[in-house]
Amino acid sequence: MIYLKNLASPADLKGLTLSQLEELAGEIREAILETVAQTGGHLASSLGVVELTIALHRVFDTPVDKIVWDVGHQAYAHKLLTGRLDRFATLRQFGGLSGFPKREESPHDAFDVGHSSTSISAALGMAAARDTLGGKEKVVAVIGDGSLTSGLAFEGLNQAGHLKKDLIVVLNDNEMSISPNVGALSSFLSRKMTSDFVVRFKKETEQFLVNLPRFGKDLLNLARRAEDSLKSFLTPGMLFEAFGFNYVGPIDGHRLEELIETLQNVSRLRGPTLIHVVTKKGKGYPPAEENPALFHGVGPFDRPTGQVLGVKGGLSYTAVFGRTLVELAEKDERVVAITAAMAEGTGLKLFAERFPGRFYDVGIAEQHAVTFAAGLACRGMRPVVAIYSTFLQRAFDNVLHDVCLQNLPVTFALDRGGLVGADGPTHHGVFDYSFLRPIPNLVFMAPRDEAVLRRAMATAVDYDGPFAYRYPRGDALGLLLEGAAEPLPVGIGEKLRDGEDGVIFAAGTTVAAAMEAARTLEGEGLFLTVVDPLFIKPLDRDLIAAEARRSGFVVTVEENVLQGGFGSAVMELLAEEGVAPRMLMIGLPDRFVEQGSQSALRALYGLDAAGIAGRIRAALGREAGSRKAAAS
Ligand SMILES: Cc1ncc(C[n+]2csc(CCOP(=O)(O)OP(=O)(O)O)c2C)c(N)n1
Ligand SMILES: CC(=O)[C@@H](O)[C@H](O)COP(=O)(O)O
Ligand SMILES: [Mg+2]
Repeated sequence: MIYLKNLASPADLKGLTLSQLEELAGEIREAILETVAQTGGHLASSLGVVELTIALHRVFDTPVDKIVWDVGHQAYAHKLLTGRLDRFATLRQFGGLSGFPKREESPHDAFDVGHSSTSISAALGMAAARDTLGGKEKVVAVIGDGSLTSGLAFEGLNQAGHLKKDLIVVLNDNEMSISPNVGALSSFLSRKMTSDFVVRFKKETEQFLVNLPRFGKDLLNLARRAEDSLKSFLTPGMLFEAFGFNYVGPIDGHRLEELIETLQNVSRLRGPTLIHVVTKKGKGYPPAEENPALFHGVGPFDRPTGQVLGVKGGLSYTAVFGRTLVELAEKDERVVAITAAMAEGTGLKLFAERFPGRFYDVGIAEQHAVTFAAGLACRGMRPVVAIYSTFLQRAFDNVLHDVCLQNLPVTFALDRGGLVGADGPTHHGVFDYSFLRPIPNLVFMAPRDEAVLRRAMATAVDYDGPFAYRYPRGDALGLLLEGAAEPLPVGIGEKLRDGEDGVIFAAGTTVAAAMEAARTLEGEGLFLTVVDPLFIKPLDRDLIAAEARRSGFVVTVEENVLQGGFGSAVMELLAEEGVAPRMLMIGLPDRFVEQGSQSALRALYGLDAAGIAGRIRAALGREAGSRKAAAS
């Protein structure tokens, strides 16, 4: 490594020749591969933008100029060029570099990201502030073709065209979201082939016209005037020009010379400009080029073979969901499945193969996914929207206004509920109990294991109203799953063990840790009842009130923020019932949880068995101590 380790700041790129920059691109790919093979991460997207990132940093001067990366999963080269080489091996680890741009990590990171399609809006805001404050900096948004499918991106384009601010949008088009990109927009962008054709056609026609006797020159002039409109009619430029943007491209995103020259030219243009750059996802690492979906977000892997390491034989909750949905859809033809560009991640690939006509990938468009489902439900279908908990945050109003207000039978399969691990605060699904619980009509289940997940799914299909269930990232418990999944009675919980010193109400997959904690405490002479309420909403009022009244000491456990979550729901219920037990609420605090492995974070926040036992021990010990003090 010659160039990368000697770069003190991106400004040093200006002193390198083209061939040195090309060597630097190789070094960056090497550094990314070396680290991501060990840490896992968003490999394919980052490899695809190495030349683009070098060109951006060669032409623009961050941190004064602002580069706003969309999603930010492609920003590893940006991190390496902006002084983070020495910490790069800590990528996505607890206490290490974030997998996404983060303002507190570097002044070169202009905006915090993780969720998609925010770049144009944020960059436009920065451009507007610059003009108000009399600044001179350039503002550049870099957005992928997948992220451009979101309505939010178009809201940004719409206002940008109206405000006419100096703003550069780089469209990184690799024809891929996580899976191949879908939708009319994607087909439109791939008209770049047509544009190549236009260039060839133009050259041949000009040759022909210029050689025509007498009228040749006049015809050539006429054709040149017509050409502009023909070209814009046939190319993706037409769309962006309609939004009030100058359109430049498509250009080859792996040719540094062309990229640098184009960016330099564009940086002198006034008004909003979109540069359409064509790249290959996974560029430079054959396994990722061949299978960009697998290497989109990959775990540790063996570099020479591309074999993903540490894959265990067990089923994940996602896989159980995917298989069970196929079973349910076989029995009920009203069942249709919807994903917002996450067919792999949500386990819906199987469904898509088995029922292609009943599967919808709507692109990165969570709000649309929910309202589209509402429409399907209005006409008698049973849509299942499989969505990561964190991404449903975007569609809150659609859930409330379009589904629940009309009491429509839409099911929300909330994957990645709870702590997700290395993606960190942008992706932990730790708010859904709090934001879904207040919505009238919604039934919300939190299965404790894969067997209950299957029963939750069967219950949802039968239920005539909105229904949500949430399950975590990672392996299920490995239970034997036999026979058809049977529906459960709505709002009825289950007592799993009995004891007189207190009761633990544990939500979802925290039940396993609560049971283990109860077993540990039993060995110490403390006997706890454990109740799985099964439903976050409606809660099993009779069971919860009776157990709380009986024991006088209530513990709630949840992998959700405490604010407005499951523990709060239990507390509200007990207040309504006039029961006032001593309460210990275990959950996540009122701050964003950092990145780290799920097990490390659970231990840190006291959500594993040892943590739960420790908190109960301390609470009961203190109580025993204070009772003694009162008695003496
Ligand atoms: C709101 C939201 N929905 C879904 C995702 C998950 N996601 C992350 S990257 C990605 C694909 C992005 O495609 P594109 O913008 O074309 O970038 P590429 O990966 O091709 O570089 C998706 C669906 C997300 N981060 N945010
Ligand atoms: C960047 C992004 O939003 C996705 O790629 C996400 O990181 C996927 O998470 P999983 O690995 O849990 O599917
Ligand atoms: Mg893409």
